[in-house]
Amino acid sequence: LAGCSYKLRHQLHPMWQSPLSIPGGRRQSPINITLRDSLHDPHLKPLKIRYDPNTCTQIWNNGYSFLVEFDDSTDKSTLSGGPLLNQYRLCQFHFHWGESNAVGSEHTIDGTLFPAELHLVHWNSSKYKSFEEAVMEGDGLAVVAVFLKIGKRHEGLQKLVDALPAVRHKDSVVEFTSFNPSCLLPTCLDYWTYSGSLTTPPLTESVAWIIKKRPVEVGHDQLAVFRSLLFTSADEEEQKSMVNNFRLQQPLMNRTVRSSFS
Ligand SMILES: COc1ccc(C[C@H]2SC(=O)NC2=O)c(OC)c1
Ligand SMILES: [Zn+2]
Repeated sequence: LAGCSYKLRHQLHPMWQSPLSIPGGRRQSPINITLRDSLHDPHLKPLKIRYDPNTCTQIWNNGYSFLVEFDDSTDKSTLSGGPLLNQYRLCQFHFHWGESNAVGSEHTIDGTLFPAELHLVHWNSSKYKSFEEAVMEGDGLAVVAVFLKIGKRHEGLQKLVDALPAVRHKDSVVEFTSFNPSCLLPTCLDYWTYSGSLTTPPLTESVAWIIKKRPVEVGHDQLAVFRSLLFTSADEEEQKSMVNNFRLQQPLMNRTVRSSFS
């Protein structure tokens, strides 16, 4: 009996979800950001985000989320400034969301959950030659996180929403071009930043997290299309709806969350 309950427990709560899954993991993500514990750092620079829509190439379902990928062979779509010492190249963005609007985000603000969270993933092209090399380094990655909330329809997001039925199953890929992810950023420049990790295996502690303070609004029906995706591939008999693809919050341990605003 113990065996099957272990299996069930593992499926419902995969081991890597728990904080102690990384031996000695001292900078794991996501975290809960508490306003009272974050420290305004006046030396933080404004973020410099330059995305070229022509670097957008494809969208695919990797069995955990859907990724929009970019040609990162040149410095055409980049992130710099903010807390960063180097220039980082955009390689992909993806989302995390819930089975309902009550859950979905990975980070929380004073315990507030959002229905979804966008991650724009960049790697340090000043110091490293590829994403694969950078993901192993403490200063290798920079992820800009944007919270999504339910409100008015997001016109820029609709092109993405319309492409999702084509990547319903795990491992499906379709061409996706001429999309500028800047349209998914809030107009407010304020952000928090802290040192953390990937939020899925290998959970590598290589991420400078930049969390935008303000959410962007998306339509209820737009987010519902995210939930029509499947974790499973076309040849699997059991089709499992892709929802709740978020990791639980991890201990802050010996870290300070800095804010770009007072
Ligand atoms: C082996 O390299 C990887 C593995 C997984 C992810 C995805 C994780 S990391 C994040 O911010 N959200 C996620 O779901 C990744 O993304 C940079 C890079
Ligand atoms: Zn993510």
